[in-house]
Amino acid sequence: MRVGVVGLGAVGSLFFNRLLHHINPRNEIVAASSNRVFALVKQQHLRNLESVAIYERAPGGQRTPVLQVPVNAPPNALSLTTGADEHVTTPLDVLLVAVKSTDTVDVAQQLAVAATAITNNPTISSIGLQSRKNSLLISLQNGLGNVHVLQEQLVTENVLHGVTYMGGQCLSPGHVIMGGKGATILQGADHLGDVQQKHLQRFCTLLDAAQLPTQVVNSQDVQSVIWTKLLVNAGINPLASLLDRPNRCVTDGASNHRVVRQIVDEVAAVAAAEGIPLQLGGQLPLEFTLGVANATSTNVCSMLHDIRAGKRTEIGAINEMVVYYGQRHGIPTPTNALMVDIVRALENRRD
Ligand SMILES: CC(C)(CO)C(=O)C(=O)O
Repeated sequence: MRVGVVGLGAVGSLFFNRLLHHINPRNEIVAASSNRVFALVKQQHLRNLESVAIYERAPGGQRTPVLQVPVNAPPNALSLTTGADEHVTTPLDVLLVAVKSTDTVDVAQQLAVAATAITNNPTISSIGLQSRKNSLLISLQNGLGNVHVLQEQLVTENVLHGVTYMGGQCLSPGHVIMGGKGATILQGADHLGDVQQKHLQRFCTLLDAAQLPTQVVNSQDVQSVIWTKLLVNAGINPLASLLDRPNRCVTDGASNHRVVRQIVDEVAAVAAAEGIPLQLGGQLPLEFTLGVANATSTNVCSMLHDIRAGKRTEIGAINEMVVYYGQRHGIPTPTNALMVDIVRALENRRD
């Protein structure tokens, strides 16, 4: 099967690297494999990529590669593409969207333009050509609203929600420090056609083989999965960003617990008003969130990573969405609103 990954940040790199490692770990010239994986990379990054790697952080702070795949020559070099390369000639079966939610509109527009160019001029080959008919797009992004944007911009129903609790810290595209192993959950394709259902089945088998265990949930249960992850992100990301520390910091001390509890209790109240049951495994929202913070304790969360890099964060797709849905139901969400303002202040901070 042919898989594309757009967005080589932490999550995109973890998935791309493991898939490439499964398909061709030593960059050998192999007889045509039935599986290929492509990553969409900007031209300026393409030049510098000799290998892709996943690292583990050792107790002393050093990092050691736990998986490294050469991409310095074909065939693996052909897996990295700007999206307009001649060799990317056949449509993709699955495109994993792993860009930050702040970039979803931009990326969706680029994919839509590429798809239109191909329809008008079939001699152009581009990774964008995947998105028209039978290909499946899977959004593995934080926050709310991404799937809707992809569906609207690409005029397709073939977009599925995905959620991952795999954490990581991206050093540069294709280079990522592992930040905790967690589940990956994908929406089923039960509401789509046979072809898309088959693509999803094969994709999950491929992910399993690449040591990326994945669960599939029915479409009607997917909102529970998304809102549970929203709760976790809303509880961990702003406070860890404010404290400028890895995730474990939110578990330190009663006052941190109080902040997290107020945030996640508001999320739970809004989810209940939306009629969405959360999947907390019998725990309270606070306990569940602290459990994830412990499981990803050394990870620098994505929001803090953005703040440190001077980029816009995903606060608009996370805590601000809680405020928005809260207003629709008349549910007060003052702590989430405060987090939005604090994170915006961090984004706008000048030296
Ligand atoms: C689960 C968590 C909090 C891991 O860091 C994450 O999703 C993120 O960093 O955005």
